[in-house]
Amino acid sequence: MRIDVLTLFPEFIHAAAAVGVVGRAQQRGLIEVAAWNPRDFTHDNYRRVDERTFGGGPGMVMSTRPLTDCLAAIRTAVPEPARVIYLTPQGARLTQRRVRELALLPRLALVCGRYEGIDERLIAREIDEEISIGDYVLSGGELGAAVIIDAVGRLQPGALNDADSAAHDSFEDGLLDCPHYTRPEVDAQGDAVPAVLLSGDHAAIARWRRREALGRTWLRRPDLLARMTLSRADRALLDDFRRTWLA
Ligand SMILES: Nc1nonc1C(=O)N[C@H]1C[C@@H]1c1ccc(S(N)(=O)=O)cc1
Repeated sequence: MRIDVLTLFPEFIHAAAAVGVVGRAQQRGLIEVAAWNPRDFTHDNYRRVDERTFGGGPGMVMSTRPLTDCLAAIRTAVPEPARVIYLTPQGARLTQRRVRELALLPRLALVCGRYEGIDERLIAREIDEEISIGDYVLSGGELGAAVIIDAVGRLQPGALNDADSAAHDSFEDGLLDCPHYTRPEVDAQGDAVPAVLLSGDHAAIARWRRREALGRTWLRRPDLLARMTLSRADRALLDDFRRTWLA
């Protein structure tokens, strides 16, 4: 997969994509991340990339000409057509379901807004999809781009050493993940790891993990649970969790 990012801060994108799982995925050739600065597509002496917004009032908008020229260069950089995504608070909230869909595409182009964003006509003409990473306003879309690069990059085949760990991430099956534990078995405060995890009984461990994932989702994100149709076995596990929790 190739991801091109239009940003006034390429160094941020390169740094975010150079570490961890995504950095390793780049080294393995599983993903290629390229950053493009619209400032390199300006023609005035001041290399202006922002303009006043029509109608007066505070706030600037990113200059359209450098964005248009930068996007044209991105599109023609490689033959593969790209899905062009604009990071904005006005976009659809990013979900793991959408991340899984995006991870299957051959190429993405992420447009990072700054200031108050970009001209609406540019959105209509050039943007395929608007995505928000949350209901808050950032100083730039670069953090959103980094989120998409990481979430999509880690799902590339071969990116995770233990592919299974992606399969049981939170949201992968609509649920939050179960709790995780590591050494020591009993910590300095005397708190012990749940005995079932030390039992070697893989069926019991799987049941415990599913029960905890269902219960944790019920407690923390009932909205996710409301969207699900639970199997008879899941309903029994959740009822058991609820009985214990409410006892
Ligand atoms: N949340 C977010 N998820 O992704 N990007 C997010 C974000 O805050 N980007 C902001 C810098 C840019 C921006 C873009 C558009 C608008 S506007 N006027 O359209 O509301 C306001 C601010």
